Amino acid sequence: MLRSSASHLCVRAEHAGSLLFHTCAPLAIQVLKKSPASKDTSRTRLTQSMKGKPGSRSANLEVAPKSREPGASRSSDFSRDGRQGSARNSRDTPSRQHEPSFTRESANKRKSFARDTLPHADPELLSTIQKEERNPSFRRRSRQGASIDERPGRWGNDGSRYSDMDRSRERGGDHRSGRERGGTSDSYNTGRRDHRDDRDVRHRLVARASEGTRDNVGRRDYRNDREERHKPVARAWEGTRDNVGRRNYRDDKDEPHRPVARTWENSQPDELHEHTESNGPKKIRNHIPLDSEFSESSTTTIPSKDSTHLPTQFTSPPLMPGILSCLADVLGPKATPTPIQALSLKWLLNDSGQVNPSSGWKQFLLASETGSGKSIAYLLPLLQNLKQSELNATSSSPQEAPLHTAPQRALNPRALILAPTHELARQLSGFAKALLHEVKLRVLCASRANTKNTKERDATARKMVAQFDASLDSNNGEFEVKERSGFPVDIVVGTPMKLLEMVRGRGWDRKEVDNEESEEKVDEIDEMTGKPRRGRDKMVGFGKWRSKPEMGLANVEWVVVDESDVLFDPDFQSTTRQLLADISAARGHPVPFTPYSPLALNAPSASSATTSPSSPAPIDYPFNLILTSATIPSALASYLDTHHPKLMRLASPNLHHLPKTLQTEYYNWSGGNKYADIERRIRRVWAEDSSMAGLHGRSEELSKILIFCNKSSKVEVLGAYLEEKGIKNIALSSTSDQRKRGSNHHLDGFLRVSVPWESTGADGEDVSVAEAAPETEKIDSDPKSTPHVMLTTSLLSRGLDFSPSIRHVFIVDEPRNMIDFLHRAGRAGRAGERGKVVIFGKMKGRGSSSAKDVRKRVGSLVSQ
Ligand SMILES: Nc1ncnc2c1ncn2[C@@H]1O[C@H](COP(=O)(O)OP(=O)(O)OP(=O)(O)O)[C@@H](O)[C@H]1O
Repeated sequence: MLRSSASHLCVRAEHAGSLLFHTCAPLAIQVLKKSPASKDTSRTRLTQSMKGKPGSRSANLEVAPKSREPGASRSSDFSRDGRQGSARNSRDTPSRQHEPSFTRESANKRKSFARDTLPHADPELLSTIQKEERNPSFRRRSRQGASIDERPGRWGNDGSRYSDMDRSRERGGDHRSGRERGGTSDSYNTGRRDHRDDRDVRHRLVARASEGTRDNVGRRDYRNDREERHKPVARAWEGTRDNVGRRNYRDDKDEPHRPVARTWENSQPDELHEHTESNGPKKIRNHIPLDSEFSESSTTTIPSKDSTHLPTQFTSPPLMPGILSCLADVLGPKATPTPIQALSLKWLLNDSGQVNPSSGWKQFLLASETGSGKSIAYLLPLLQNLKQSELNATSSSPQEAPLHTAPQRALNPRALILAPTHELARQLSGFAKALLHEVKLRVLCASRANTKNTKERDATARKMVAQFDASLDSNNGEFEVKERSGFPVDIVVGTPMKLLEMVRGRGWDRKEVDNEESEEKVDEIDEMTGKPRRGRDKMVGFGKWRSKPEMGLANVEWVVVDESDVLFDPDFQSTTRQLLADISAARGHPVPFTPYSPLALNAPSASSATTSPSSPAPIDYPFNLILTSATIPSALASYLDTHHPKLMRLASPNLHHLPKTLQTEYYNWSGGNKYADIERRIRRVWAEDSSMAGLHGRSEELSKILIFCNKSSKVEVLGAYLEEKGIKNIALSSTSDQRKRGSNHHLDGFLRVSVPWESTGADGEDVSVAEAAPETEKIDSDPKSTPHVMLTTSLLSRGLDFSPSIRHVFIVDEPRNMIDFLHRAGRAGRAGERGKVVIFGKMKGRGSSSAKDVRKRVGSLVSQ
């Protein structure tokens, strides 16, 4: 028993720091030998007893491992032996540990200390970790852990997390952190490896980290398990009802070789792998040369002679006064069009804009760098055209002009805006409303109305949602739209799946819809509606839609596909194209719809397509189609070449570059705890803010920071670590509960708030934006009480217009590709605001080649 206790003790202590252990091990064995009651002696007690002696070697070693005594290198020897080593030690006579030869032998190995003391370098130790991971008691405790403090994974937070500190906390002992005990946070972590980021062990360690989280309780985390990756996982990208049943490929780094897993992130997945006869596909990191990620042809579509006469004001060509005044409210009276807006005004607003001769409808792609105003670029011509045609229809035959040609449906919008996430859909509908409050067009966000800070503006949408909800109470479930006096909706914004549900009826894609009636009885009650929730509708905040279709498409004349590289990527393409095909059919011009085939990725270019008899025919949709994107991956370019050869591509000169106001910085990992490095960099940002404020005599305003990780599990663990260090943050991943509320409240304080550029004060004086900003924007800037940091995955990297107070974006995991990087980095430095993207990596020494490669690629994206 004594031996096994000693052995157990040794292994535990190894994880907390081999140095500490090494010093403690002999002592532990002696103590164990002396005291029969030491069976339950924990490492905590041991270390406490060691620490009790002022100046004892263990105390020194714990805070500064690298300054240890020569003899201490025995721990590395032990470390290499791992668990067996501990057994051997306990078998060996304790006196052996004091033999001079042993000390000499260890001293000879001191040179390799740094490497040897890294647990990952020791296969035996890894097997110990594995065994412990399989230990049911470990797993049970891990699952029970609601907070990071209670999570027993020793790798939970900083590579030494479940150290004596945590154990002593449980036992009511001294639970102060290393820093509080007199050391510094840095020294506390120095020399310890961050195991979560260790490639060799990450698939186990990350899986372990996620065990303690909500959605993995009792389940194996297949996402992180290479051996199990073939198993289907019903996980949504957005974690919302739209995509339930699909795999979350975006957060899954280990799966790019699967054909179905190909996404916009890996536009040319075949190039990512080389096949070896013996081993099958082998992943090659960063194999794609930068220029092959983007389409070269995308920037050369505007004849140079045409680009010289672009409008420099929003008034030429003229916009309606109502739209113009709203635009001035939003952007300020002196705003001038950005390059992409100028192109859009010229080609889309103007009636003489390029029209497809065969169909009579326009097809455009608007492509420009992040934060360059693409939303306004397509909204202006769209809104102007809708209003104009409404006025024309009313003036030509006021009595007969029907608002709906398909009155059997509750909604018959004239324009649809598709977005990949609900968050973006909500923000876009907010944008549209801000431009419309004078011209009185009606916008409905299919992901429920915005309620955040825009109460007056979305009153119409809220009323409509209330009507929808009320309609659920009625016997027939019909949503009543009284002709002319109801709420005719002009624009509906939503994700393609959500819109398809509205068109075809909820559950159109699922068999369970037949059983809904019987399920209803046993299901729980929705707090908001007081009605039973079922299936996907169990998610709070998403309400339930009728199973009957509620939206007609016959009136649709405009379709905008925002973030089109996502919505036409292999994952989403089927849904998007299905919706477009439904619109075409509803308008009496059906177009062929072929579900996505992986071969489409390698579709031939337009020139070869025309010669191949089997190539798919170009698609002429019977409505105006506008696609937008900040990046044109080769897959999208190829898709457009094949299906939309006549589509006109409008691209800004800075496309595929970082915004000019965005600086780049490379942060070299210190070699210690990576989370501590991130914390240090955050604090440096705020220190700089404070000193700048002091310099300019301003009140201190700390900037907000957006941190992108590659995996949801890391978002959660890092968020908990920062929280523990006193940095309040919001950790948001695809599965976060906050996302299920049906509003953008979870992004409060981080998204840009649309307030009028100037508003009039009580005494008639003009009030600046800052003064007019709502209270939420001005709340105290203490990062301990107000979240100043948001952690997320690529989920929030698309299209969202973050607040200018976000001046820093941290990329803490190596970007998967430059497309992903551009979108992530582009959440700062928007609309001419200054910003900085900090890229973390190992920039020096062994293993730095991939970070250097990233640096080179990022360098080529920097605007000249
Ligand atoms: N002409 C302009 N002058 C000043 N600000 C503008 C102008 N046009 C747009 N903006 C502002 O720029 C910000 C970014 O706009 P928007 O979200 O449309 O960019 P984007 O190009 O769609 O970005 P992303 O590619 O990330 O989706 C918004 O806050 C918008 O109000």
